[in-house]
Amino acid sequence: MPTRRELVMTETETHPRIAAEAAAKAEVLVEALPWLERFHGATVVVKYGGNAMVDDQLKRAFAQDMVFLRLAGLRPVVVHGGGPQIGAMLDRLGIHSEFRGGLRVTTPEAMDVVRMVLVGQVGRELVGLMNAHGPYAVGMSGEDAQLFTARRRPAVVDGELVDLGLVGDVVDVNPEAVLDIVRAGRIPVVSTVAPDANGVVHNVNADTAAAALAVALQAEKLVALTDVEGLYAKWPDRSSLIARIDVDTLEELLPTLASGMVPKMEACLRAVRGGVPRAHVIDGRLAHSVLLEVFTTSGVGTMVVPGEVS
Ligand SMILES: Nc1ncnc2c1ncn2[C@@H]1O[C@H](COP(=O)(O)OP(=O)(O)O)[C@@H](O)[C@H]1O
Ligand SMILES: CC(=O)N[C@@H](CCC(=O)OP(=O)(O)O)C(=O)O
Repeated sequence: MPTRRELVMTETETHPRIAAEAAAKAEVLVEALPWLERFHGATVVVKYGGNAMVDDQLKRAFAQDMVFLRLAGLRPVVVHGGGPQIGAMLDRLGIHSEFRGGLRVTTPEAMDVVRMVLVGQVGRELVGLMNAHGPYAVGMSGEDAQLFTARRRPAVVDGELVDLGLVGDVVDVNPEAVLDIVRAGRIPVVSTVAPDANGVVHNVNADTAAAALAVALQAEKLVALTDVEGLYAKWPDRSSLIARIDVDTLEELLPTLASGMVPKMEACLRAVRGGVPRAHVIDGRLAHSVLLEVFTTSGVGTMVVPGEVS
């Protein structure tokens, strides 16, 4: 810690190390200025998932980031995942589940568990972490105020259609309830279970739901957290990380992707094709990666853009 005397020193007297540290801190703050200006009032949909959802320190850092965005004048909207937590509860209950094409095959019995875990456990915990900072977060699910309407969807695996049971895609979004919460200065936290047109509740992949919501809200950005640095052109070759990619190139790459990256990159494609100017996949293992993405010039992870990348 600098002493009081050091703090009141004139520039010529200041110890070079202290001056350099102060300059570096000031640089970080000043680097954020154009982004604060650009994103003032902008809606940013953040898909919370991966490691950031299972490590206590990273969970708290994520909650801080959302409150930071809100206090910096942005409008964060959180859509959360919960694959690992659903898997753990299904195991505890002895209910078998498997993934096809990155999506969980969901029986009616598994659907009860998905709903219980996402709405009653993961969503509640995240709301609590944010509200440790003040009365910001309000939880809701796709069932509330007709937020999402789902339609059962199969997966395409090796060119074949596979029935996934009660798995849905979002075919309609009524964002009014989310907008009410945002206009009240609060942060919506959305769990992705959604009824179909007959009221039958479906399991919706959280990346998919986040993209649909980002389009409906005409968000400035979709930011999806995951467990890797971003999208790799030749997974698992770590030297092939993609910093920027346009939607046409991404579409060509999609068939080569595996596991959870499939719905995630499909979601980025859907968001940008739907008018969201930027979609990002960032490393949720890195504390405060959302702040680094939004408020630094270089950003982090992979950015999906509409046009060709020069
Ligand atoms: N091309 C790729 N680039 C990056 N990760 C990939 C790629 N192909 C497959 N993956 C895998 O996808 C995983 C991310 O999906 P997943 O873990 O399901 O996402 P979530 O963050 O939603 O839990 C990565 O951890 C990695 O193992
Ligand atoms: C259909 C489908 O796969 N639904 C997901 C919903 C949760 C989710 O998307 O969680 P992550 O973002 O943590 O993967 C599931 O059951 O795991």
